[in-house]
Amino acid sequence: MKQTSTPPTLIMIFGATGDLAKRKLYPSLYQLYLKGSLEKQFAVLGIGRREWSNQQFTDHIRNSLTQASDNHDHIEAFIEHCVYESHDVEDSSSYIKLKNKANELDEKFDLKGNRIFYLAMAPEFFGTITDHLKADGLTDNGGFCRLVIEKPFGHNLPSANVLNDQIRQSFPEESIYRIDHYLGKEMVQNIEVIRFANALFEPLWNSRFISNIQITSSEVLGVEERGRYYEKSGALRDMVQNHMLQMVALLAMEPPISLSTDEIRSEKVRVLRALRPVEGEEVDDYFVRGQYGPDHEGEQKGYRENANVDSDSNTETYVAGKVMIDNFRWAGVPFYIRTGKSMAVKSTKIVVQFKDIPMNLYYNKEHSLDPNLLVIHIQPDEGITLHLNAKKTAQGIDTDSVKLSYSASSIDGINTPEAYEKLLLDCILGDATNFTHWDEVRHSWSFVDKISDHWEKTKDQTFPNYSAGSMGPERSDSLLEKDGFEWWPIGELDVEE
Ligand SMILES: NC(=O)C1=CN([C@@H]2O[C@H](COP(=O)(O)OP(=O)(O)OC[C@H]3O[C@@H](n4cnc5c(N)ncnc54)[C@H](OP(=O)(O)O)[C@@H]3O)[C@@H](O)[C@H]2O)C=CC1
Ligand SMILES: O=C1O[C@H](COP(=O)(O)O)[C@@H](O)[C@H](O)[C@H]1O
Repeated sequence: MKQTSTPPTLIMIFGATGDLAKRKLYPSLYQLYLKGSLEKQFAVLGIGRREWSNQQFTDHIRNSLTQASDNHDHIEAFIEHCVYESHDVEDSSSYIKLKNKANELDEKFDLKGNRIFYLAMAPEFFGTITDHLKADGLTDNGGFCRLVIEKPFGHNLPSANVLNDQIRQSFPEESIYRIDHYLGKEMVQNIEVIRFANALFEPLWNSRFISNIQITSSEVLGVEERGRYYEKSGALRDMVQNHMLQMVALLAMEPPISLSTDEIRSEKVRVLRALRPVEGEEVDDYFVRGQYGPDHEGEQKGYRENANVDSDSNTETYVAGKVMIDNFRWAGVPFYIRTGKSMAVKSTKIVVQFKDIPMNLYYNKEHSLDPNLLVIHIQPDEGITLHLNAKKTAQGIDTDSVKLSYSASSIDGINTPEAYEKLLLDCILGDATNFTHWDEVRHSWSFVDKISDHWEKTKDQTFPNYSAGSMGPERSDSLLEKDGFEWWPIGELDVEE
């Protein structure tokens, strides 16, 4: 069944031979093709440095789609729309060849000059590519021109500023689609709907009724082959600057006056502007860093044993933090965030903990009332659970904790699309709502830079301070304990339990 009709589009993927393109981009485009969102008028121009023939490129895509999709029936038809061009992005003389190839495809598939330039490459190339796209006339083709940029967007605020200034010379802000793939996740998109489409929650969504919010994004995988990138990044830049702060912004923003891209973005920006800055020694009161060592059984290796990682590395693979939002709605409510590699479970969950009721009528020595929780299950399970207290089904007035659950992932026939699929479709349709505006990026960097500045100055002598396969360093528990809270055990909060 046709999903959404899209305008004719040429998608030029820079980095077409890379990991991201193979694992995410081709499978997502193929899904859009299977659903009818991409029809006859589209083409993919893959660009890589290696000297591949078209045949090698299409074999590569075939391989990617065969692994990623259960439906192999339309792979050959999809591949007919894919063409490869070997091109070194640093070679200024070869952009003209690229332009000619793009024009050929425009004509062959009747693409009306519409182009998406997807930069699935290391960020140091972004500026060079955008300069050339403009200077050599690839952006001047009579249709729309959109630029999709992968993370990381800079390494800190100054470098992000330089990068932004450079790409803005060639593309206006409204044509720049900065990807944060968490914004394409079904349940991250659902945060807004849960909040703004239910009379139940919004009146309680403030410091009078919420005691704290916990956001966990834990991964089982370690850093593996990505040591070179990760040594420069660490968990703070890799996950907190973007995905974690985006979730904070969606949870904390004011209701926008409409669902337009600009209104939603400006509400998110206001939250990011209200983040309480923490710097210098103060960072240690608000943030905890960790690095995984080998597990006790010696089955999982420690971070420092990965290729391209310094044997004395000070890079954090885990971050927990208390984020305060200094505005009227959230005064005094901690947003605790934690994320890490090589942890016990792969899970992203948000736990909204409501304040205790003013007086407990049901209290007895054996049983105190549990707080109400709203749990938003982002992944791997998708859904929401509301934890309430109800009467025990027996005599007396004892209470029991019960859960009302909605599991989006267990509804027959619903297979929520991969985040990249949704984001690619949004970009083709020209909807930038789920992409990050420069103002969001810059405020996030400004918050994160103060923390990384402190960490870079002070080597953590306790590293490695958590075992692979655990839930992170003990110090992250103290972060909550000193406020009278504890991390909810996310492994025990599954939606279908
Ligand atoms: N992989 C992932 O899961 C994720 C990746 N990202 C981001 O996406 C981007 C790409 O990542 P990934 O695919 O993993 O990287 P890879 O290292 O797998 O791929 C890099 C790509 O860049 C191409 N390339 C490098 N130098 C040149 C050059 N001078 N001219 C033309 N092409 C060149 C390579 O071509 P060739 O091999 O032919 O030289 C290859 O296609 C990065 O910014 C990364 O941070 C973001 C989120 C997740
Ligand atoms: O952006 C990134 O995200 C992944 C985690 O994504 P998820 O969708 O699996 O939660 C992380 O592994 C990677 O280091 C980071 O660059």
